Amino acid sequence: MDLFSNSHARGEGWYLSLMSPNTKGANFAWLDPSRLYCSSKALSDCVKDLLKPFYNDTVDLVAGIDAMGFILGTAIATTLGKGFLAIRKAGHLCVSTKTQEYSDYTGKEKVIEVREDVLKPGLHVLLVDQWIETGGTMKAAIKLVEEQGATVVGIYREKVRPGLQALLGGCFNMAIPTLAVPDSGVAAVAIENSEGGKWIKEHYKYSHCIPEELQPQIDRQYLESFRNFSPKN
Ligand SMILES: O=P(O)(O)OC[C@H]1O[C@H](OP(=O)(O)OP(=O)(O)O)[C@H](O)[C@@H]1O
Ligand SMILES: Nc1ncnc2[nH]cnc12
Repeated sequence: MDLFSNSHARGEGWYLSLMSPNTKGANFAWLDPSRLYCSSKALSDCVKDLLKPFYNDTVDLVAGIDAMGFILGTAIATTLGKGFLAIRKAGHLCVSTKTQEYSDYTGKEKVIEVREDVLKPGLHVLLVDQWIETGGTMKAAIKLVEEQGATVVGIYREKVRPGLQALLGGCFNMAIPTLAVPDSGVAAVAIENSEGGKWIKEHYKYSHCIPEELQPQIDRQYLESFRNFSPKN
């Protein structure tokens, strides 16, 4: 028996209506996406949707962000046949780490960390989290990955190309053509159109599960499906 799935029409993003609204108030995120992972069909459709833009890309390693990013991250890694790297909230890893400070939707100052013996120049990393609200967490994870020389999509446009342009343009008056094919990127169930969310979409290849017509509800932080939400559906 698959939980929840029988009564749901299977259009684009059908499984999003399985997500639960916050019933506990302002100290918590405005919804809990994790209920959709309880249905095998919802989980596998969600993973397929997140992988769609990346099937033809080189992904060497999937990195998931503590805690809920571990779930989708490992599901994506095993689907791709790749390894999984855990980006942890600071204070748990008993090995040498690189750390990054950030603040997220709670407004609190936080730190994430990653073991320092895995990320290397040339490694193409797909970064996965459950949700991007202010983008603070994902931007911190991108920084951790890039500071160790590994690649998240967009680095060519942002960093390498302007350098090359300055060098070759300065010496030979040459224009460098746009490097079109990115290496890997960022995936989350939703990317809110906050300042940080938009920055991520502009600078990195990304995937999410939100159909275009639903994005305004995500940005208003209220889903119409909450009206009919019942823990039994
Ligand atoms: O875009 P931001 O504002 O930075 O917020 C996004 C982060 O917040 C949530 O994690 P949270 O720390 O709430 O909980 P978790 O440990 O359950 O993943 C979410 O899964 C992201 O990691
Ligand atoms: N997991 C999450 N679900 C909903 N909103 C969020 N904002 C930050 N994290 C979130």
